[in-house]
Amino acid sequence: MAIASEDLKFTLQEVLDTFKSCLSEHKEVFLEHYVAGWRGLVRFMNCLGSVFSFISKDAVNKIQILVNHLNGENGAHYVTIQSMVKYELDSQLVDLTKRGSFPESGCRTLLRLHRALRWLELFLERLRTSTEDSNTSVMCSEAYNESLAQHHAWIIRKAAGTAFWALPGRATFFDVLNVGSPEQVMAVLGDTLPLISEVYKVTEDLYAQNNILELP
Ligand SMILES: CCCCCCCC/C=C\CCCCCCCC(=O)N[C@@H](COP(=O)(O)O)[C@H](O)/C=C/CCCCCCCCCCCCC
Repeated sequence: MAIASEDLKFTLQEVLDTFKSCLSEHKEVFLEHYVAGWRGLVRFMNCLGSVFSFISKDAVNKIQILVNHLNGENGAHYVTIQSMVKYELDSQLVDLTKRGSFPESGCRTLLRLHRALRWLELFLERLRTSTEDSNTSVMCSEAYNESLAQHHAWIIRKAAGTAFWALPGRATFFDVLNVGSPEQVMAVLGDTLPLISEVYKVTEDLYAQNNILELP
């Protein structure tokens, strides 16, 4: 599976469907669908202009690392996030305290996207409860400061903060979501958020239980 279709037209509904299929009935998270959800989100970000390309590149890079694991000879261990964590920890394939032999472990790579999922959750919640005169840049910055920013160096925080000011206004933003009227956007956001929150929580609990929430 190669990443080749980032420029297809984005629809929020598609992301909703992907996150819906992420969780098994036993609350396992299917890595293939998790990655597909991120690919959809990156497609959306690519519609927003080149100022976001440094963010997009990092996300694509991390997605590709996970896809490589999925398609690799040990791919059977990467079907769910739970099986990935067990396999990599049991086989000592994760740098636990400082960066070393496994800079591309599935566990550390997914952790970066997992932290970004918290940003997304906070941002979408703000969008869902926003009004016509709400400012997307402010909502995005607030969500970022409450989540991802705590894990980023000063220079990244600065670059991200600058990019956020290039976000389009709420009406254009909603148009790019490609769902329909603002009321329909709100409804789809209302459906999407609990799914994203649940995937986030299941992953957070798994990482906490295995004491791998601070992987270098
Ligand atoms: C439902 C639709 C509405 C919202 C759609 C949002 C679409 C967002 C798509 C992608 C989000 C980007 C995910 C970024 C992952 C960042 C992972 C990360 O933290 N990487 C850093 C650490 O990695 P290592 O060095 O430890 O390997 C890396 O240093 C980061 C580099 C790039 C800057 C990351 C800034 C993140 C800002 C996230 C907000 C994106 C705003 C998009 C605007 C809608």
